[in-house]
Amino acid sequence: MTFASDLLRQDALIDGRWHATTARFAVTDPATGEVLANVARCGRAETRAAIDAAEAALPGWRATPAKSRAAILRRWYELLMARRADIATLLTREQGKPLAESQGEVAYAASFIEWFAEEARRIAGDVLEHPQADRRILVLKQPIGVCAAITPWNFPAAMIARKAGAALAAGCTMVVKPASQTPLTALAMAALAIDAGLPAGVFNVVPGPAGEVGTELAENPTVRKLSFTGSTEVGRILMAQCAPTLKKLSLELGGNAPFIVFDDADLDEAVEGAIAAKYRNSGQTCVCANRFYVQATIHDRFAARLAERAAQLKVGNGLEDGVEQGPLIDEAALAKVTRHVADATARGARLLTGGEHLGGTWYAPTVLSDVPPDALITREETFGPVSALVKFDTEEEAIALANASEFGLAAYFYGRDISRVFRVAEALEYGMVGINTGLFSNEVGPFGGVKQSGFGREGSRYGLTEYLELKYLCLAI
Ligand SMILES: NC(=O)C1=CN([C@@H]2O[C@H](COP(=O)(O)OP(=O)(O)OC[C@H]3O[C@@H](n4cnc5c(N)ncnc54)[C@H](O)[C@@H]3O)[C@@H](O)[C@H]2O)C=CC1
Ligand SMILES: O=C(O)[C@H](O)CS(=O)(=O)O
Repeated sequence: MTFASDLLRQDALIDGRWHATTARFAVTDPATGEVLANVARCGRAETRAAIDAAEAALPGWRATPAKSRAAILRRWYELLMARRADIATLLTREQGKPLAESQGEVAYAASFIEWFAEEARRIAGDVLEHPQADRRILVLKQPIGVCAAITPWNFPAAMIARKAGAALAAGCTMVVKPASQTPLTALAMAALAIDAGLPAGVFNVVPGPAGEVGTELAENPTVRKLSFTGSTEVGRILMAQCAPTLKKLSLELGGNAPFIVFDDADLDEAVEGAIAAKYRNSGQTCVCANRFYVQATIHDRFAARLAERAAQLKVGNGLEDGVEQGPLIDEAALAKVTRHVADATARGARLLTGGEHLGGTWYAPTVLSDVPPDALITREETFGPVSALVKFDTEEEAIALANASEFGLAAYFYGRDISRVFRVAEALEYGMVGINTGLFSNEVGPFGGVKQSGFGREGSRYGLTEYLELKYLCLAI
């Protein structure tokens, strides 16, 4: 593969050293099927070694002044930005998303490292009044300890940065298991972390099968916190595996985002918001709109315009100029999308555009209207480029439909009536709500869900607290 070789790492990073294993696994380009690299296949033993290294590095790292930790994180941020183009190319090759989106993701990932570098210096405890005059209460905020991260393939850079930035800023050390489809971005980021001056053992990356690496991370008693982004199904497994050691958990799981368009919405803006919320990363983001509820009076106009825009999206290899829709990550993803479209059309939905497999794992940007509210696509996360439109008449009906899900990650709505904006925003049972926008992710806002989309918040000042414990000191004076 053509790539800046200093960032093409194929071994695990354990205790500051690149660790080769005899067993390897292939990483392929979803656009071409080309094998890009053969990566170290770590098992439980390597994962234990990484956890031990993180444990050994903990006393030094937590005792490092916040200002010095911040300086190293800042340097990591600068290196990520300096090598943005190289990492983006690697990311597109292993993940498939268009190069412009990969460039955006690397900057997004780096923004978390920058943000938490700044927040590291603002960790502050409290001094409280004791009920007795001769005592004082001090509240310290201390790093939890050794942390683990298990990350998905849809944002191979950002999901690691969002977890590692917060953990390292707090003074924790970390072991990361990247998704097996996309370990190369993780390893490139790790190479830059070493260049930035992170001490050995503070940040470790162990690629390998979930059943071995993931299970060790979840069960090992030295790990005090696990942060996972991925499916709700795996989130449940990890929660059960973490129960015996009572690890602190952050789970950012599946979504099934509703996107409501009220009749006073600016339709052009709503269509552009829908394109952004639905089709970026070919629909493979946890906050992608999945179900569109459109007020009956404007439904047909919105549907026609959305179909027209979706049909214009350029599909192809993400490395090619102007491509807006890359391949889906794998055959399983393609099968899920195909199943959702077949189910909806079998139940009477109308295909306004798309609905075709375009070869490889490409699926045409699709818009379905007249989707019955009980179709699979309205109940399950599709994770693909399909918009499912359902008509509604009243605000109450739209809210009820939107909330009729076990998921509660992201929701969107378009409308201008300010009273309704507040009513609807407050009524939606979701952790994040985009109002008149299809994009809300950044390093400052708290990212996370409710219900079976998980718990815990990432990014933002709240994200740091997930890696800190409170300690109460009672001082008699
Ligand atoms: N919330 C999100 O951003 C994501 C949601 N998903 C959802 O999950 C569906 C299936 O995608 P998958 O890639 O199969 O998701 P997944 O949940 O299986 O994979 C995500 C990560 O979890 C790891 N993992 C899988 N099984 C594990 C286990 N038993 N123990 C520990 N770690 C484990 C994987 O290796 C990967 O690193 C998607 O169609 C989508 O609906 C998938 C990826 C990201
Ligand atoms: O998990 C995230 O940070 C988001 O899915 C990124 S984006 O899709 O909103 O850009």
